[in-house]
Formats: sequence, C-alpha cells, structure tokens
Amino acid sequence: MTVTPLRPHRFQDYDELHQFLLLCQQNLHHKEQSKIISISLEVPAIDPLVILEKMAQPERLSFYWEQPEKSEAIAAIDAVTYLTVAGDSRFQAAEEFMAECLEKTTIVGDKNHRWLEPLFFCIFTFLDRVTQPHPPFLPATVFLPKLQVFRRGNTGGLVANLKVDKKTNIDALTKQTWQQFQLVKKQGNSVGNRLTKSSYKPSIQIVDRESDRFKSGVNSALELIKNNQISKIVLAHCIEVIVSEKISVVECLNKLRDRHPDCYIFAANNGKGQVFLGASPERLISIKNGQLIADALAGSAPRGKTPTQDAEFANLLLSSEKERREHHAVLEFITDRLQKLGLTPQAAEVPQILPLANIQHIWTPIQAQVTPKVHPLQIISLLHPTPAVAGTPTKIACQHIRRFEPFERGLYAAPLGWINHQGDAEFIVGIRSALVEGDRAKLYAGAGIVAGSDPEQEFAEIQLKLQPLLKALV
Ligand SMILES: C=C(O[C@H]1C=CC=C(C(=O)O)[C@@H]1O)C(=O)O
Repeated sequence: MTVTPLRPHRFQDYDELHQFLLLCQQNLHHKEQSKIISISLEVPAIDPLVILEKMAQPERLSFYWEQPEKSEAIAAIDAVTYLTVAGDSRFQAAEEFMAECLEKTTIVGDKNHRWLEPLFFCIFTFLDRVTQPHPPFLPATVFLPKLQVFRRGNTGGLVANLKVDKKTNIDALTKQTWQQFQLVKKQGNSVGNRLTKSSYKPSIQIVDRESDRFKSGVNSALELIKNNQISKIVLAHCIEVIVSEKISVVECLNKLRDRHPDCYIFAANNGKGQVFLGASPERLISIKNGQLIADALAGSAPRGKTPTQDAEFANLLLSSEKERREHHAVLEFITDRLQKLGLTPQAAEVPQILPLANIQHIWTPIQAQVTPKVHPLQIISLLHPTPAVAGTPTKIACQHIRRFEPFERGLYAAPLGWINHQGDAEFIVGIRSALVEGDRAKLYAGAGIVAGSDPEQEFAEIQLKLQPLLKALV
C-alpha cells in the first residue's frame, strides 16, 4: 500500500484528476497489473442517508452505518472489489483479502479523519455455513466500496476507490468520478436539510405462526439446562410482516435513527433486492488507536412509565439473580477470549444499566489495549458468537439453536461493521433487525434462557424487542 501525503490542490479541478489517473495508469508495470486508487476529500457535512437514497442502486452492494448519538454516519455505495466466502476459515479469508487489496492500493488526498481513507465493510452471517438454497447473504461478504461518504458532526468527507489497469478508459473513469464528486458536494450542508419526512404511511399485517414453537423451545432448553448440558442458550423468534406497499429502507432508517439515537443504525444491501437492517444496541468491538472496547450486554427489563417506576425496574433487573447470571455468562466469555489472545481486558466490577427507548439492559463495557499484530478479525473470530446471542457452552448451544429455531438466522445476531488499514474497526451484533424484501420483512429478536427463565416472560421480552422495527416499517 502506498500512502501519498496531502496534495495541495486536492482534486479541485477535472484536469488535475484526469492527469493524476493517467499517470497512475502509465506507472503500471505490466499489462495484467491493476491498482486501486483511493482518493479522499473533505466536503461540507452531508447526510449520508441522503447519499444512500440518491446514489445507491438496489442491484449493487451497499452498507449504511450510523450512531446518531455521536452524530456519525457513513454510507458505502457499490463495490470496487469484494469477496464472498463460506466455511470456518471465513474470518481469515476476509483478512487475507483485505491485505491483498491494500497491497495494490494507493491512498491520496485529505487525511484528517479515520473515515477519510478506504474502509472495508464486512457482513458476516451468524453461522459459518448456510443451508438455504438461495441465501440472501453468504457467510462472509467483504467489500471495498466505490464510494464512501461520511459525516461526523459538522465535518464531512468522501472516499472514491477507483480500479485502474492498462485497459481502463481513463476519460470515462475521470468523468464518472468527477460527476460523483459534484453530486456529493451538491448535497453539502444537507445536515440542516436531513430527509424530509415523507407521506409514506403504509399499513402492516403480521404473520406470526411460530409463537408456540418458541415457547416449547424455551421449555426444551430449560430441560437441557436442568440436565447440565448447557447453562445458557439464546433463542430467537422470527415474525413475518407484509406491508401494504414496497418498504422504504431509507424511511425506515430515518425513523430508527430519530427514535433510537443510542443504538447503531445499520443496513446491508446484498445487491439482489434484499436489505438487512436494524437498530442494535450491542457493540461487538470497537478499536480506535489500539484501544478496544467490547460490550457485555445481556439481561433485560422494560422501561418504566414514570421515572420512579423506571428506577424500580432497573433496580429489580440489577438485583435479579437470574438476569445477573445471564449477564455474567457474557462478561466471563468475552474476558476469557480476550485473555486467550494475550490481551489484558479490564471491566468495571459492578455492571451498569443501559437504558434504551423502550427497554433497558445490564451492561458492562470491557476495555483492552490491542497491539497492531492482532487483526480485528482475529478478535471477532474468537468473540463471535458471544453468549449474548448463542449460549454456554457455545458449540452445544449453537447446535440446539439450529434444532429449536424453525428458521435460518442469516445475519441476525451476526457481526457487521468496518475495518480500516490501520486496524481501527467497529463491529456491532446484528440484533433487533429485519430482512426486508419488497413489501415483506422478517423481523428477528431473541432472549437469553437460563435456569429460572419463564417461557411467557421470555416471549413478552421478545415482543418488546421487536417493537422498534415493527414501528419503523410503517
Ligand atoms: C439476543 C438479543 O438480545 C441480547 C442482547 C441484550 C439482551 C439480551 C437478553 O436479555 O436476553 C440478549 O442477550 C436480541 O435482542 O435479539
């Protein structure tokens, strides 16, 4: 990888871009060689959701990521190169793919933000194999977008990743890239004019055939727990909804970010008409300048209707032995796995409450210092799936999940996120999510089952967890 220092002229004019790309092509040594030229530019603050709406095409890969509370959002549009792979070495294959891409990438332009450089967007499924004949996503999809647009507060930026080989028509590539730059810049200052609320007001029909199956799954799981085969399992439920018109992904994301500013809002489009989206409160890992944070998040209660009732629910949650056990399984697992990697994780001794719009959780953030030798995907391969979405012991819990759940999880409860070339990364766990296709969506939510769990209460918890998505679809 070559990183060229900040250029004083910063591609402000068409001819400069044209000359630069011609030079890149001339510098290729032989006719098979290709390069990825990654150009980053500061632009006025833009709403990346507007860019997603205007520039993403349904038949191309795209990815959207937002943390409304931090005023951070990013849209990744189309792929200049991508990998799809299955099997238990998927994380390693993804790591190798990224290294190969970076090997032939030249990075130029502005560099004052960690998102002003090429990012790899990663979409993994819950399991490393799929059994459906036409799965919406393969076990690993990693892509470098053609265009990436971000906003953080009042700053904005774009990254264009261009593939250049001896055969590339540089005139056409320059024209296309220049048009993209202009289109993005035209949306400048769109933070003030975020998406206007449209008149999209469809009605919804819920198909929920499997609620008894969920409860009987919980009863069977309790038997396994009683027989000491497992100590925890997370069982999910899936409902299908039919909406009276084609679901607007952008509208749905817009509602989610307004109503759930404390969650990660995300959407992954497979380029085949299916979009996996949601509002997840659960960070798997974030790494910034070598500082890692992972969330142990498990144990749930509703929000109260008054501050007093809310505090009561929070106290009950923290003092419930059953909920604490559910939480502790996750904390212990993450800490143990990070130690296996040679890291020294540190967590507060007393867990906290993470209050969300309609639910609250027991939460312990875990911190560790990561050396550059440890790749983020190595960490993810050891952490996923945590007992917040699988169970204890992991392998046996996963086998029973497949047996009890009458659907394939796909991206539900799986790692989704991005990585840059310096090892900064951010991955969430894809819970509180839905797979959208046309006028239909499958909504997913799960609950941790331990000794003392009650099937009716777990089902009620799942209904609560499904609400944000149900409400955002209409
Ligand atoms: C598996 C889910 O939530 C996890 C995260 C937080 C709390 C959880 C719980 O209390 O069961 C779950 O472990 C889900 O929302 O689908």
